[in-house]
Amino acid sequence: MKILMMTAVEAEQEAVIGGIGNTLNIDVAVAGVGPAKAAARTAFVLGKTEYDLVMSAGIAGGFKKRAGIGDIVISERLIAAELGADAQKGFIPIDELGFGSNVIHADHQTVDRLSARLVEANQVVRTGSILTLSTVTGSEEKAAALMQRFPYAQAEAMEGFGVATAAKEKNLPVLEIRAISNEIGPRDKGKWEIKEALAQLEKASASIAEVLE
Ligand SMILES: O=C(O)c1cccc(C(=O)CC[C@H]2O[C@@H](n3cnc4c(=O)[nH]cnc43)[C@H](O)[C@@H]2O)c1
Repeated sequence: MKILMMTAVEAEQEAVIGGIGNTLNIDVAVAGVGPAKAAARTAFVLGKTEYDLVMSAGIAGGFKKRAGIGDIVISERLIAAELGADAQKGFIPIDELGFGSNVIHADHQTVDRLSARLVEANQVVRTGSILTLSTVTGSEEKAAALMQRFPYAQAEAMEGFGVATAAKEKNLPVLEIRAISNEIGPRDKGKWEIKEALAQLEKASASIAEVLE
């Protein structure tokens, strides 16, 4: 099985490569930050090499009381939280507008196998939805609104739905895996535990190599 793992930045790529080691069947590429870069870069890589599974990997914000710093979140659903229309009655997702879907389902077998392995390796694992946004949430109000709209969302990041959109163009199964670096809410980058999140991402990547090799 040949796997493509897409990260947003080099520090995430290094963590993933540090975990997987010399694994010939896993390529790790940097996409850049945000869903547009992620989709474009993933499509470019998929145009050059054949893969069987595509993953979006990196750090993420965790929703309060759903995913804490250092936890690993594995997507059951990758959701474009901002794709739709704002209206007086509230947000209308693109599904209801009739222009496609803002949800891409992850490969469930891989989600189950991977989360079982991470639990065995003593990592705290949450499964559920991972939201993709172009803007990092920066207030209690916006965090609460997202939690209400998405009761099964554990985390938010900025690339998953973009990576998944490119993979789906080729009918490839997808998955998103994130290590939580910060709580979603009022912006305070000084509180982001990036080192801890990258260490957990590296540890999780070792399990990815074991499960998917
Ligand atoms: O400054 C560093 O050393 C550093 C090392 C690794 C990664 C970063 C990033 O800033 C990565 C940005 C990346 O992280 C995701 N992310 C993390 N927390 C959130 C959040 O609360 N809301 C949305 N996205 C988040 C996101 O996918 C970014 O691409 C810095």
